[in-house]
Amino acid sequence: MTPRPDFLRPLVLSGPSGVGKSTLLQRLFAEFPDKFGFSVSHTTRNPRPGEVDGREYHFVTPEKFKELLQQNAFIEHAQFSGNFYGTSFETVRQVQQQGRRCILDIEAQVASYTRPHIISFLNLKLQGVRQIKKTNLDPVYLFISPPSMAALRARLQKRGTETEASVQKRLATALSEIQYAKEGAHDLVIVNDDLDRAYELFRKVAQGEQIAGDTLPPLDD
Ligand SMILES: Nc1ncnc2c1ncn2[C@@H]1O[C@H](COP(=O)(O)OP(=O)(O)OP(=O)(O)O)[C@@H](O)[C@H]1O
Repeated sequence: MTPRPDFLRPLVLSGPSGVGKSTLLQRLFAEFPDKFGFSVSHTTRNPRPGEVDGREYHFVTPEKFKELLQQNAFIEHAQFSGNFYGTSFETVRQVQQQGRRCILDIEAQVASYTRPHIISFLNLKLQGVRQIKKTNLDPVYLFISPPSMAALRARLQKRGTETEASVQKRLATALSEIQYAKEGAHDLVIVNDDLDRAYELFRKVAQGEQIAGDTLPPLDD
């Protein structure tokens, strides 16, 4: 079988909190409003005011979630704060049926639960990538790396959304993510040093173009 063009393969985007994933995605969606989409996750938590079933999440009962789990409907799933969250194969297919490339943002923090359509599990991002690897989804794995740990810390502090304890936690998680990336877990790495340069590479990858990619920085600063 000839491999599918990369544009038709889902794109799994991962990288430490604060590295600039949302910034890159926002630019991409602004430039190409119709070309990309996020899959809508399932959750057993209750909808918050203003949230619409099928838009922010598919809101399901724990029984329904378990049923879907037993049917192997999920690409990946996790439990957080007593609730289940999962990404189903079907929702990825729905994005593809619209002729859009599905982007899976394997992000891992509570704050991003407010971002619609983005999968987000505290400290579970490595598990997310590992779970996806066991499926037949055949995505392109892209890792966004900071130029250094010092730069990542500065970005998290400058963003002003985290307490010092939360920054520490994110930096510790970032270290294990970068270590995992150093094992060659991803197809491609983009170092988000200069935003314009990183975005140029990102938009190429998103559009299915082949690029050489960057080298991961050392971890010793
Ligand atoms: N190349 C860059 N140089 C300097 N600052 C940047 C760069 N890219 C993004 N930033 C800034 O870094 C901060 C973190 O970016 P962003 O929120 O996009 O990260 P994220 O990876 O989506 O984080 P999270 O996973 O926690 O949502 C933001 O304040 C953003 O403006």
